[in-house]
Amino acid sequence: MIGIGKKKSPRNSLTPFYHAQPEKRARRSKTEMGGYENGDSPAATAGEGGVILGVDGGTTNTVCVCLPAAMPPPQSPGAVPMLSRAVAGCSNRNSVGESAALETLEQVMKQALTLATTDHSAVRAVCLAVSGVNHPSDQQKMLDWIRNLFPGHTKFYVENDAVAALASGTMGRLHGCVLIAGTGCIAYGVTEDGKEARAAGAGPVLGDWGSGYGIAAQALTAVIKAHDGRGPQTSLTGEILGKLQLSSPDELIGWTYADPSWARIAALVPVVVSSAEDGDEVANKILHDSVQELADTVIAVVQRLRLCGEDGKDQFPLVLVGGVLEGNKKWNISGKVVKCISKVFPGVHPIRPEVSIFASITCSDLKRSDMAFQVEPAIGAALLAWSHHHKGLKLENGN
Ligand SMILES: Nc1ncnc2c1ncn2[C@@H]1O[C@H](COP(=O)(O)OP(=O)(O)OP(=O)(O)O)[C@@H](O)[C@H]1O
Repeated sequence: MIGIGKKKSPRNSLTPFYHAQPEKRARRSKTEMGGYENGDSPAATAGEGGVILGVDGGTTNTVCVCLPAAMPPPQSPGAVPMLSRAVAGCSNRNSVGESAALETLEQVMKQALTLATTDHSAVRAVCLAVSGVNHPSDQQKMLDWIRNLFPGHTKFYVENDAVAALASGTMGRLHGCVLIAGTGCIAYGVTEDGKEARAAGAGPVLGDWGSGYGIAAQALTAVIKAHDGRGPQTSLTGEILGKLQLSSPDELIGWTYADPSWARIAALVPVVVSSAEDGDEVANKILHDSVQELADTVIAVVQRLRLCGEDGKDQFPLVLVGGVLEGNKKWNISGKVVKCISKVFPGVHPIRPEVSIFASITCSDLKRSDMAFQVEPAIGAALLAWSHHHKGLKLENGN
């Protein structure tokens, strides 16, 4: 049997991160783990080629990349070959519901396989890294679902999207901290010896104020307060009403509750950024507060894991992912977050996974060339699936 559930180093075991405090990853039974092997025979793996799928499921969109299972260990981001990349909509079950989320995941994987001119039977391993997967029961539901989609001996890993985002910045090595600030936000960290911790990521109702949703909700609140006379006047009023083609703040109430999708609200962040860049004080305050929230989220994880060493000065990687951390003309949110963190931990080493990927590969009957993409969390997910797939082969070969 291919032993993904056996001799794993604690650092590389894929477990959900639901611990309130850092805790060494315990060895678990197969069904308790993130990994799941569909079938017990070794026959389908060693040396047979095939493909690996990595899926990054977000609240705005979902990306699936397909890599050759037989590729050599990638030494740099530029050396990761990619067979195909597909994009679909939201797969956060907490935002759109479970059946819509699963449908999106199925669709995006199918599309990636079609683009790679292959099918389900070639898939050796899949890593689903999906936002909203927080608890082992979420993970188990997804594992139960996906193993019915793939025949044969495919291996499956289900993670929160933060794990793949970290791997995307560290070439598949799970060490350091990642901050995701997209529609939602979360910080997740893991130490060399496998302790892990997270902060935030509990959703907009539970205090993720540095998230895209959090920023946009504060901006909408500021518009309503200014309209009522409960808060200062702000150019956000004109900018947001203009963007939404509404004529009065009163209409914002109907607009806000017409559709519960978080991503629709969060999409207003660029309006907040441009108002701040144009000098609006209310918008500036919202962004400054959000920067502090995001920095505090990372600081909490780094402190709990002692990623910065006993004296607080050791270097550690901080991978920064998500639309809110995109660079802007003047208001650079990620730069300000890193500056805040570096006041507490001078050893922070920020990484934006943005290096070009090319693909020019031959793998069994699969060929693609001259594709250029950025390193992204979906590739991190694929690298995790790849390394577990190959570890399984090594164990099987007795190495
Ligand atoms: N240039 C920009 N500056 C700041 N924020 C931006 C910019 N462009 C997009 N955003 C914001 O980024 C957020 C979406 O980011 P992203 O697509 O990474 O999130 P997601 O995948 O939907 O979310 P999650 O990771 O929480 O599931 C939205 O809030 C959007 O308004």
